[in-house]
Amino acid sequence: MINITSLAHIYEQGRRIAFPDWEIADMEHWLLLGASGSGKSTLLNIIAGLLKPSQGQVFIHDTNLYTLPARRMDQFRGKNIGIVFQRPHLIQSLNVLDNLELAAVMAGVPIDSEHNLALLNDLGIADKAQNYPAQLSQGQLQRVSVARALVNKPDLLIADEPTSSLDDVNAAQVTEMLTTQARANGASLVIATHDQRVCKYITKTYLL
Ligand SMILES: Nc1ncnc2c1ncn2[C@@H]1O[C@H](COP(=O)(O)OP(=O)(O)OP(=O)(O)O)[C@@H](O)[C@H]1O
Repeated sequence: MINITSLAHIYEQGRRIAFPDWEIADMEHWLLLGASGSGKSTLLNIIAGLLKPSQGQVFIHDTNLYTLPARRMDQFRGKNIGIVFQRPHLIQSLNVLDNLELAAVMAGVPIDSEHNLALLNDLGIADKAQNYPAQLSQGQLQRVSVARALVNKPDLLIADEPTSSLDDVNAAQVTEMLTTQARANGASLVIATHDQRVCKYITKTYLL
């Protein structure tokens, strides 16, 4: 269960963005919708433990996120939250499998090669395990991002505009993979998007 209460953020330049309270139950799937500039990325970053809000609280299960010291926060995020960004930020000098293993190392959890290979297999890119990012297409790279977000079996999977750089076929496949993998891994899912192609897959919406 994820809870945000009385949350607001003020960037240095001044505009205050207030966020309605939100309760995300275990395994629920949500769309985060809102006009450009309404604060979707800001909210995702706050929920992901990447941006301390000016006001309010974020609870992930019993953990009040912003009471954690920085080091514990990094470990907590690595273990509990999987993040898929608009563009895949993979390490170019590491192959696909090593990119996945790095996510475990960074979170301080044991590497589970069998799980990682199973993820690549589920996402249809097992044959790319030894390839480097530069050798993959955009759609394949985004699947690697989904796999990397799931490496540590997170309770919460967050995706920020995951389909915006993809064509229709890849956008549909990546959205299906996010929902299917969230379900298979028992994770809650939040997708921020403008993309109408994503909206038909998820009914619960949080509007900014
Ligand atoms: N680092 C920053 N410093 C100052 N203002 C910022 C910063 N990041 C975002 N903002 C401002 O905060 C507001 C919300 O931005 P945010 O990126 O969260 O919106 P968004 O809904 O994700 O937009 P989009 O759909 O266009 O990506 C905008 O007015 C933006 O200009």
